[in-house]
Amino acid sequence: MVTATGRRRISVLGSTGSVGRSTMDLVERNPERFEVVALAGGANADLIAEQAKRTRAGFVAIADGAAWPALKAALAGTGIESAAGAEAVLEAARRDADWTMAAIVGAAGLAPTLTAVRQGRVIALANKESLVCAGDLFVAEARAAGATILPVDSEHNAIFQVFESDRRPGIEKIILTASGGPFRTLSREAMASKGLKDALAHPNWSMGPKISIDSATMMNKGLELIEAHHLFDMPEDRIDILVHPQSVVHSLVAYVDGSVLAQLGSPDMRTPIAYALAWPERMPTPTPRLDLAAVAQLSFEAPDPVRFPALRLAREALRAGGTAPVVLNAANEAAVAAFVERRIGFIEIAAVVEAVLEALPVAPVADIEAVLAVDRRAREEVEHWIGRHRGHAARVASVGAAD
Ligand SMILES: NC(=O)C1=CN([C@@H]2O[C@H](COP(=O)(O)OP(=O)(O)OC[C@H]3O[C@@H](n4cnc5c(N)ncnc54)[C@H](OP(=O)(O)O)[C@@H]3O)[C@@H](O)[C@H]2O)C=CC1
Ligand SMILES: CC(=O)[C@@H](O)[C@H](O)COP(=O)(O)O
Ligand SMILES: [Mn+2]
Repeated sequence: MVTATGRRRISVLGSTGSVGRSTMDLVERNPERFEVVALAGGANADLIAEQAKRTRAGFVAIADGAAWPALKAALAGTGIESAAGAEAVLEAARRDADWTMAAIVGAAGLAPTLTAVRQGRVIALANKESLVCAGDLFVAEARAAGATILPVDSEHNAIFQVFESDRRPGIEKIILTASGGPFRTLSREAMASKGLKDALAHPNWSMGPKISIDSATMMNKGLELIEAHHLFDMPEDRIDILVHPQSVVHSLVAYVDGSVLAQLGSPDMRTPIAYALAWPERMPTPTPRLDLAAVAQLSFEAPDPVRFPALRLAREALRAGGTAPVVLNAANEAAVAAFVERRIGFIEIAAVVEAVLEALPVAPVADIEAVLAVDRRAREEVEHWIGRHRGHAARVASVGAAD
């Protein structure tokens, strides 16, 4: 997995995002360890060009064709190859890397991540939505290609670290910790008046907007439940969720003898990313060191599926199987986008997801084309719901629109 110069050949899909920037920070601090084969992003031409120039990347792909002139201009005279559009992002995923970070946000990451999986190398997986909407197909493709999936999501990385130390028979359950988000202690009524700025203000983690809003609804933990089911081949009823407001214990594994093993650390994604980057070794990071005396208290509480209905919806979707998780994920993405555009209010995010899950029948998922078709259908259904509730939705959205 290394070049003649001893460097690991890596690609980063979504290099301009929150996980992507943390990955590039570690890569740029360790030029002797990593050679950058390809970078891919959505629309941020200036940043991806700077990243490419600093790391002498081989190839740069940008999804938004309108951003390509700026990218080409920024790379002029460097000899770095670039291309634009969805096919260019797939090309970045096909380039000859030993290790690929999959950090594109949402279902837009599914095709590029699967393309990387099909190369049969190592995939550091941040893009949880691809496992949520196509988990069984994804795992089967990874197995067929001989790809290794390294979980990057902090909770799943924590469980993976525990399992790498001790995956003996006798696992009783896995326990995903959840911060509870910025509205952990609020009533439904209080949440209803919260706007975008409030929802983006995660108490512990600095992350992109979509996952930050998912944390506020706790849909993030619902998506992570489904992600854990596929990554660790664990049935839904053996995956617990535990609210832990400090985000220091990143997750736990309980064994049949009563032992519980956990991974702890400061809430900084560079630690799980570094674990994946250096795997099967470890590498140093600038993550602030955990000072438990300063943290002073670690607290835990049961989640509340009444105030946070997304938790219940995700469990029901996982139990229903087939297209239900596809619908859950796509409806959630579309509802979060509508909330960002101030077309619906905060508590309507879960309401519209529930309505779309009820409206669309559950069917088996045969292939990726079927996943993409159901994804499109669920997004249309969200628009129909918003259309039917336009007057009410706009009034609710306007309550939180002042921020
Ligand atoms: N942020 C975090 O700490 C964590 C994130 N995750 C997961 O990691 C993934 C990324 O999250 P995060 O980094 O926060 O998200 P961001 O919104 O910060 O970044 C998203 C990235 O995806 C790129 N992108 C968007 N659409 C496309 C597209 N069609 N083709 C190619 N690239 C595209 C963006 O490009 P551009 O900006 O140039 O438009 C950007 O690089 C998500 O699935 C999230 O759930 C998991 C655990 C923690
Ligand atoms: C960093 C990370 O992995 C996020 O998924 C984080 O866990 C979000 O926090 P919540 O626990 O609030 O969803
Ligand atoms: Mn997480």
